[in-house]
Amino acid sequence: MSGIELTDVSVRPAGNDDLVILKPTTLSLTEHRIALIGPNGSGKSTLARLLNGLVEASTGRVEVEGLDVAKHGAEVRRRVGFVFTDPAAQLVMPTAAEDVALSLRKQVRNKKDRLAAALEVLEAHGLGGLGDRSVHTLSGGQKQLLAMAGVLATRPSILVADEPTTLLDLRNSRRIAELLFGIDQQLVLVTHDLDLAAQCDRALVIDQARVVFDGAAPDAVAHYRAMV
Ligand SMILES: Nc1ncnc2c1ncn2[C@@H]1O[C@H](COP(=O)(O)OP(=O)(O)OP(=O)(O)O)[C@@H](O)[C@H]1O
Repeated sequence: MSGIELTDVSVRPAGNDDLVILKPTTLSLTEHRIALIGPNGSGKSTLARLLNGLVEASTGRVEVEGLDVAKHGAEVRRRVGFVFTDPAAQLVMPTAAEDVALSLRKQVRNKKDRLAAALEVLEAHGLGGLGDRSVHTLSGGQKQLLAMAGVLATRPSILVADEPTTLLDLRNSRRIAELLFGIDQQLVLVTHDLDLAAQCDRALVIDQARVVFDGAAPDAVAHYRAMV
């Protein structure tokens, strides 16, 4: 079973019953590329984070490829790669090659083979020659490419990217966008870049903790522009 199903999912922060971060939402997400757009604080990240269990549903059910996220969290996280706005959130090893190697630890057991595979991944993403570089010395664009390379190396079937281009200049934004739109995996993209959102197969506008528009991406972008 492919795709993502949300059934009556709502999110309230623990210990605060008065606050609703996501109102009851039912969605079937099967398109190749889906954008989540909307104002700051509307609930986009919350919705994105539900998809790999980073945020737990307070009510309802989230299913990824037929697996209930609440019951099969580890398996869902293997299938759903997550890219954060700030790559520093996921680059944890001292060097670029070691960081990708860490991502590959389950696929390639032998340490030497793993490092060789990591170098190949770097090469494939235009980061060849940077394997020994301390991740702190990489540019913002290189860090985001590295973070994405590490996630994609684990061969997830779905990629969720939460504002992956927000911190980047035009050239690096384009580079990341090309990578995102070149992958075979299902993509759920949270973005404030409306040109990028408009290229998706479907877009959801989130406002005040609920989906206020769901449809063709250009129509969703037009709806959002008319809101502000
Ligand atoms: N654990 C939490 N406890 C309390 N409030 C929270 C919690 N997590 C999120 N919120 C609030 O819920 C709202 C939605 O947050 P969320 O990060 O999903 O918004 P967003 O649409 O991704 O915003 P942005 O575009 O600014 O990243 C915000 O008002 C946020 O402050």
